[in-house]
Amino acid sequence: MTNPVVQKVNPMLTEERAKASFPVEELTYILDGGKFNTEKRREIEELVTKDPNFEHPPIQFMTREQQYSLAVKKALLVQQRLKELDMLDDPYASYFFRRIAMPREVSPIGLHWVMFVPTLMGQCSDEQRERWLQRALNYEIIGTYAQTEMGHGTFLRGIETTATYDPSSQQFVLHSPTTTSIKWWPGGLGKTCNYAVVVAQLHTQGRCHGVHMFLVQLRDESTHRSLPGVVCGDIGPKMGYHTIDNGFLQLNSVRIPRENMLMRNAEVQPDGTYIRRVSNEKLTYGTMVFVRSLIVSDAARGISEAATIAVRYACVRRQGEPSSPGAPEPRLLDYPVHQYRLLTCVANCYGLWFASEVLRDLYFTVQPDVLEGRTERLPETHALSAGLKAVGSNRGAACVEECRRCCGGFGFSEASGLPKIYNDINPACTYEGENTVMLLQTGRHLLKCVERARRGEQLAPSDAYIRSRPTPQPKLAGGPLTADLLLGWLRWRSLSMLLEVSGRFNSFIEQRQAWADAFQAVSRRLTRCAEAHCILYVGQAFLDSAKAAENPKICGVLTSLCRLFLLNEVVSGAGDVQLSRSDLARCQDAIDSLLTELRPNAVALVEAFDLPDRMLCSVIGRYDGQVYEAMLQWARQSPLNATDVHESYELYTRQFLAGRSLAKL
Ligand SMILES: CCCCCCCC/C=C\CCCCCCCC(=O)SCCNC(=O)CCNC(=O)[C@H](O)C(C)(C)COP(=O)(O)OP(=O)(O)OC[C@H]1O[C@@H](n2cnc3c(N)ncnc32)[C@H](O)[C@@H]1OP(=O)(O)O
Ligand SMILES: Cc1cc2nc3c(=O)[nH]c(=O)nc-3n(C[C@H](O)[C@H](O)[C@H](O)COP(=O)(O)OP(=O)(O)OC[C@H]3O[C@@H](n4cnc5c(N)ncnc54)[C@H](O)[C@@H]3O)c2cc1C
Repeated sequence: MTNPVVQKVNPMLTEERAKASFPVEELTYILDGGKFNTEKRREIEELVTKDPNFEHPPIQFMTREQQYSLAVKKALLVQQRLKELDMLDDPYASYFFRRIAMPREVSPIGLHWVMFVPTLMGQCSDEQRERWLQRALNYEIIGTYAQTEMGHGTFLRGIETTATYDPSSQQFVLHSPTTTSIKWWPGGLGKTCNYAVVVAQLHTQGRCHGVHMFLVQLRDESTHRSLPGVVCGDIGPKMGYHTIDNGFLQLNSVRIPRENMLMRNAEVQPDGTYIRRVSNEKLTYGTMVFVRSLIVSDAARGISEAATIAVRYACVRRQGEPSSPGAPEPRLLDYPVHQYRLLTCVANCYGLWFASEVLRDLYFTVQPDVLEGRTERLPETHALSAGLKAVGSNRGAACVEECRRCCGGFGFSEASGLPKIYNDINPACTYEGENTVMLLQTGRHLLKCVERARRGEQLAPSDAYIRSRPTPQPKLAGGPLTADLLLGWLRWRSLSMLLEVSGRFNSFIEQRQAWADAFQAVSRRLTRCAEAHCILYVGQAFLDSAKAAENPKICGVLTSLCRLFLLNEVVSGAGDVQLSRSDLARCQDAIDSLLTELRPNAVALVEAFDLPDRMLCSVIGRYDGQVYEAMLQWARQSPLNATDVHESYELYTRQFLAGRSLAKL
């Protein structure tokens, strides 16, 4: 544990910690990807915790401007520290440094490393990489990814910004022709960045060649003033994300050199001739595939934080009728329904955690081929990253919200740290492709898989279970409800749903409906198929990771947690397909016994994530479990308490009480 040994730990938490049936530390190593990583992470956490430069009062008491300013300072300070420590080239170390220094405070330069740098890596020619990448990696320039416009987010091909090539000056003219074409949302665009990758429609020799990317300088490198023709600013306060300046950008015939078009996949020659180097034009969307895979792991991390807070709180919070006269009131964790709410969140968290690792490995296996133009596995990677991004962020937001409600009134207070986590996870349902739209992308891919299976073609590994004929429903009654059996049922469910929808789709096609119309007609059902497919992937990743654990105790507890995940999916998916009443009843009973079995490990399962207090920023989720004193201390910091009598009393209340009109004040 990186938490300092606290003098007085709440005995109720100590008692719960002692119940663990497995070595928590070893599970931490598994989650971190090895003991080496755990040690490195802890070293970094200690460095940041000891550094007074990162100390400040809770940001929740600050204005948005103060939050933004502090976030800029901390984000840049992190970069300086990483450089001093020679850790800039270590993605694991820099990730953890940022996370602990800015817990759930989205970084104003986040887009630089999440999207700007990866886009330069994936979309630049080798020559362009040399010119810009090093400057970007050294933070000599700070960039963002400006794609979405006021009028178009989802429908990327509808983007209106134009990049028109002028052969006489060998320049592109970047222009926002309408109000709806103004870039809207890009992170850090408002005030922080001086460069952007701008997505625009490429026009040359009188023809439009669709969306391409351009490197555009927005601000002067020394004065930071916006350049002529560039109008940009902050889009104003949002539901969350207060620390980042999501921005707008209007380009008024801004000229950039020809060489600033990102030319890995296509090129405009000096005379204006357009040449496409690769056949798959979707390679321009490569950065989004990458970021979608990151979002899955970020969602899992969000649940791990919320669940740590809510489970600890459930151990120390007493509420309700004592079981016998004179006995203490029950702890929240003693209620089976509370165990169910929390443990299913924990199970989702582990499932998504392991699935995000498998997805990341898939991305890094496929990416070198894609960069060389070999795109055979791109459709599978796109379908999985899109679908899992949607399922991950949907579940992430839902589980964090459930954990928040599990904390009662305190969950509504910023003191719990839970609103901050929720507001950080929630926008992931929208950005990087709105979730329903992403599920439809996965659904489209699945429909095509059925078609290919019918033609006898081979499918990618994660699609290989898809056939063109139904298979018999696995029997849940009779033998034990093993994880393998449940996973088999979920595989069957996914296939049955898909075949039904594909049958409908085909009947529309046979009635001579256009492909797009038939697709719309089944779209509602198809999103559910996409979810079922992704859940199967999560379940498989979960079970594989549980089985891979060498320590039999860890293997045991992870398998039980995985069974809880799978059973919960079977029960909630019972309406998608026909599940008999007796099968359903067996599953419900199995869930009840799993809750009893897992309860003693509830604290251990969340503490395996090894989240220090500094990361959680939660009065009610503290390691020492001393909730109430800390809550009072927190409230004392409210600026409203700076004086005994607030100025509004003199201004308004006193007048009101004296019967004077407030209208003219
Ligand atoms: C702040 C930092 C904090 C850091 C925190 C740390 C970690 C946290 C992690 C992360 C935080 C990051 C914070 C990011 C902030 C947000 C950034 C943004 O939001 S940037 C904008 C994103 N915008 C979208 O995503 C648009 C969504 N729209 C689209 O992607 C497309 O328009 C789409 C897919 C909906 C439709 O595209 P069509 O109209 O061109 O394509 P169709 O006709 O449907 O399909 C054509 C073919 O293309 C394939 N396709 C589509 N997309 C593909 C892709 N990406 N790759 C490969 N193939 C693709 C399809 O499968 C289809 O294939 P077939 O024809 O069936 O074979
Ligand atoms: C916090 C935040 C940060 C962001 N950062 C960036 C950034 O850095 N860079 C950037 O370029 N963009 C960024 N975005 C923009 C983001 O990518 C878009 O908001 C997102 O792609 C959705 O587009 P939209 O807002 O235009 O919604 P719309 O596309 O208008 O969608 C509205 C609703 O309609 C539904 N819908 C749309 N099309 C279809 C369809 N074909 N079928 C069925 N339903 C449909 C959607 O599901 C959605 O519910 C950010 C957004 C947020 C909230």
